Amino acid sequence: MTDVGKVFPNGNVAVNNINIDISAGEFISFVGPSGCGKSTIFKMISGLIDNTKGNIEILGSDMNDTGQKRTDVGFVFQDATLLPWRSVLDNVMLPLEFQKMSKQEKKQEALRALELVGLEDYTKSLPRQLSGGMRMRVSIARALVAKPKLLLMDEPFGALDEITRQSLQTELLRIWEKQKMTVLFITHNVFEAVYLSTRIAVMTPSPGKIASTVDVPLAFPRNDEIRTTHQFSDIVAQVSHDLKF
Ligand SMILES: Nc1ncnc2c1ncn2[C@@H]1O[C@H](COP(=O)(O)OP(=O)(O)OP(=O)(O)O)[C@@H](O)[C@H]1O
Repeated sequence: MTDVGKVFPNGNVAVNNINIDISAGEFISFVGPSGCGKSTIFKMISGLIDNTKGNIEILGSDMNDTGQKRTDVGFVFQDATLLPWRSVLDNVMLPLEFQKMSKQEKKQEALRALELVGLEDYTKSLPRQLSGGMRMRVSIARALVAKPKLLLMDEPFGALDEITRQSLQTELLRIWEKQKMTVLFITHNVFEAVYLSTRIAVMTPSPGKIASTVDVPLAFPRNDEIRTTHQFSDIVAQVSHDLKF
């Protein structure tokens, strides 16, 4: 992203001068207060809205040129947004609906995605029969089913209790390492950002901009013990400091 800005039609300057280069395979979190433009950046990356300034190049092509629907980008939102009348398997098959594959192949791909999140035994369940954490896992499986190269996650664990949240963080890292995709992750939680990321973009508001990027040189695979190390707290302190400027 080079010098990217977004002014909404009502004159709101949501973000200005966003500059960040993201390499394939990175896990980058965007941290910042409400209203600093995190979701706006994701909407521009996904092509849902246009940027009014600068250039966004993603997966080797310029967003301003293409304007096409990007099947190689997956999304996960804070709400699992599952269809309540569809089984877990049918929900996960949804993104494959218009792909040229046999029903059997679609089913196999959905099963593979459900195995990744440990829900292969719940294919016939309805969303209401699952816990909040399991519903989020289904939502992640649905985002992974089309094997996206880029996964955009907008506060996916915000509504979960701390224990579920931490175990899903570890699961997500395992999937990320296995699938070798690029993940962009929005969170308000500095601890979550440090645990998950290879790099953190710290954002400040009015207008939204990236105040700093902080490298997270903690080794992978990461486990819960890492959360209590000095190195971990030092990075949390650095990000918390940068958030105040
Ligand atoms: N459709 C819109 N029209 C006008 N202004 C908008 C629109 N969408 C967002 N904004 C403004 O752009 C700014 C950034 O909003 P955005 O939703 O990207 O922030 P955010 O960092 O994702 O916030 P949160 O953490 O609360 O989700 C805010 O000032 C918001 O009011």
